[in-house]
Amino acid sequence: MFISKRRFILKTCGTTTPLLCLEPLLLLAEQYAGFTEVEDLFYSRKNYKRPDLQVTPHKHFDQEVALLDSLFPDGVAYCMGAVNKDCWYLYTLNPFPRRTPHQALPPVIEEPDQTLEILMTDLDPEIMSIFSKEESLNATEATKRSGIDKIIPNMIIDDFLFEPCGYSMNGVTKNGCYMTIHITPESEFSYVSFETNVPCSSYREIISKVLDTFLPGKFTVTVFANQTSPIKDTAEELQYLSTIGEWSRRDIQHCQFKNYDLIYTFYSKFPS
Ligand SMILES: C[S@@+](CC[C@H](N)C(=O)[O-])C[C@H]1O[C@@H](n2cnc3c(N)ncnc32)[C@H](O)[C@@H]1O
Repeated sequence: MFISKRRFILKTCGTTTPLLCLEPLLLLAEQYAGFTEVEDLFYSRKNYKRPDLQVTPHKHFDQEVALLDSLFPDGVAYCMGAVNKDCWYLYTLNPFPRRTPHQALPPVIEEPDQTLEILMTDLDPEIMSIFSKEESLNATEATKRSGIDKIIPNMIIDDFLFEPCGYSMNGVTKNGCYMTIHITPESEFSYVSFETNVPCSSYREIISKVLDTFLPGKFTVTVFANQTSPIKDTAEELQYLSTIGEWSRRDIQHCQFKNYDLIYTFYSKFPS
């Protein structure tokens, strides 16, 4: 969980029900910070391997959308990628500009903002074994042995190694950027998620470092960038990356929302 002045980020796993916290969260934001409006919202997840094991309202994306629609009149739901294979669901806000025909738009004062997310499956078993109590003494050792501390240097890291296995870390920079990594090492359903909002003119190097660190069989890459982000033009570089190392691109989609451009790509070593 990351909280800043105007933003709240929550990442969960397993059979948690993050959408059920929305109503109490909105009440708390009003009560403690005086915020009565949601400027933007992003709820996203990869398709589940076993959706039947989830708890309502997370058994199906339609259920999640129905709940979100009941709270947000301007919400829109998307599925990127192949709906019968690997795909990525997104719910966001995309309201029409509210103005009369002769009224000029107010000037938009926009802070640069961007998010890179890499969701990886079928990971290298030797690397995954680092994230167990059998192989690593503690989270700090797992962070160092895996090379997580080198992906984006100078992060202040809060990491945790679960018993008997599993790993989570949150990192922040002095200027308020974040990186977060969560690892499920069990070979039957191995999964690693990586997310950061560090500003860069290209994400190529970070993507390569993440892939070299975890060696996934397949992965999705998504980049959100607004108009003032330094990544804005180079987010498109993904369009020209039909291969990254030994991974080939199987899917690419591009979306334009009210404030953000989104690019979604899916790569795998072998056809899935
Ligand atoms: C990375 S952790 C969960 C991370 C965290 N809940 C999140 O998403 O921020 C998931 C891995 O930890 C293991 N694990 C062990 N104990 C756990 C616990 N009490 N809660 C969640 N995961 C646990 C799971 O088997 C799995 O491999």
